[in-house]
Amino acid sequence: MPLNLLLGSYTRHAGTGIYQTSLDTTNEKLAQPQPYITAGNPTYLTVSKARRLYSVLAEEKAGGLVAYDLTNFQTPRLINKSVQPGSSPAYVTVDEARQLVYSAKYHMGQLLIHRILPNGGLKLLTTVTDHGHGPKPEQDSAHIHFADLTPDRRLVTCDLGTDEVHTYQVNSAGEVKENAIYQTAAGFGPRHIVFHPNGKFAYLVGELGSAVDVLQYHAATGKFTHLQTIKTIPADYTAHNGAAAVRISQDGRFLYVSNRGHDSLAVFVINSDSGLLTLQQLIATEGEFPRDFALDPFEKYLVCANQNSSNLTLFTRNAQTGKLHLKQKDIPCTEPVCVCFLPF
Ligand SMILES: O=C1O[C@H](COP(=O)(O)O)[C@@H](O)[C@H](O)[C@H]1O
Repeated sequence: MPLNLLLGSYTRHAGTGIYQTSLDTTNEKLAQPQPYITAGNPTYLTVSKARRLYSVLAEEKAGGLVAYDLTNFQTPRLINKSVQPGSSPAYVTVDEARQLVYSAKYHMGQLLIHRILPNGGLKLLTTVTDHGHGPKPEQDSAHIHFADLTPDRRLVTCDLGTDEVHTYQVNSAGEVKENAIYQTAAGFGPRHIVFHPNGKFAYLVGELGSAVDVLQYHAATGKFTHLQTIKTIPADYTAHNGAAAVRISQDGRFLYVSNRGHDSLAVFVINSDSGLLTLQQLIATEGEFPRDFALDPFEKYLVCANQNSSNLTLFTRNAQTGKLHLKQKDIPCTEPVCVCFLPF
């Protein structure tokens, strides 16, 4: 059965916007991506249960989100846009229970909360602006890179600029109340976080530290405590690297991180009792600057987006060992940034 995917991308050079492709699981082959929606720098995107696509959008001196109806998948229909002066977000996700959309404006250090209207369109409710900076050049100001839900439905943000992870209570009106701030080591550059299915452990990727912080998550308070820091690249690798995307397998046994620079995927085994990580595989992404990757819904495959070499790579995954195996490479796609498997 083919699995459908959407790909977000930069349109700074030859790109046209959002691409569509499919993974043929019988022949284990990813089709050549085709232009799907023309849009400016739709770098990150997500699809809701109601088949609405919410994508980052950049316009002339403005940026925000755009909503499309995918009920008829072949003919996506624009619903509305929510665009503000300044830059566009780097992350977007849907809170299905509260019918809210969270996005993170990296360059402006802002968290934005939108209401999903009955027709699937977006209405801006709340803007939270972080303040501060860190010791590295990339940390000149607050840079919120991620905003998503904790397992107990708090909101969590990662601020790469201030080395902070914030947790909030959020209500269905999109109002937030800050619960806690976790401070990483200086210069860690927290980018994205995922939670173990047991709800007790969290894995925080530090872009600037090329490392993962293993954290204990305290659901009663929204606080994190530190358990382990482990590098995502070999100790003797001294060239530039920025850790990027992080995914955890549904069984909670394996963690995957992309390395932009070392151009690899790091595969970690998770200790089921302690939550601690052991590196067990570093595999080349067969392309430059692997910005994002995703596991298919059955977790038999992994598709990786190599932004700077404009190509995708397909891996198969061994569910027992977690290890990846190269299946297909050099699949052309212009400046891909986001990989999203569709549930339909
Ligand atoms: O991961 C990264 O994301 C930021 C934000 O993306 P942008 O498209 O909003 O610029 C990017 O600036 C940074 O270079 C990159 O490492």
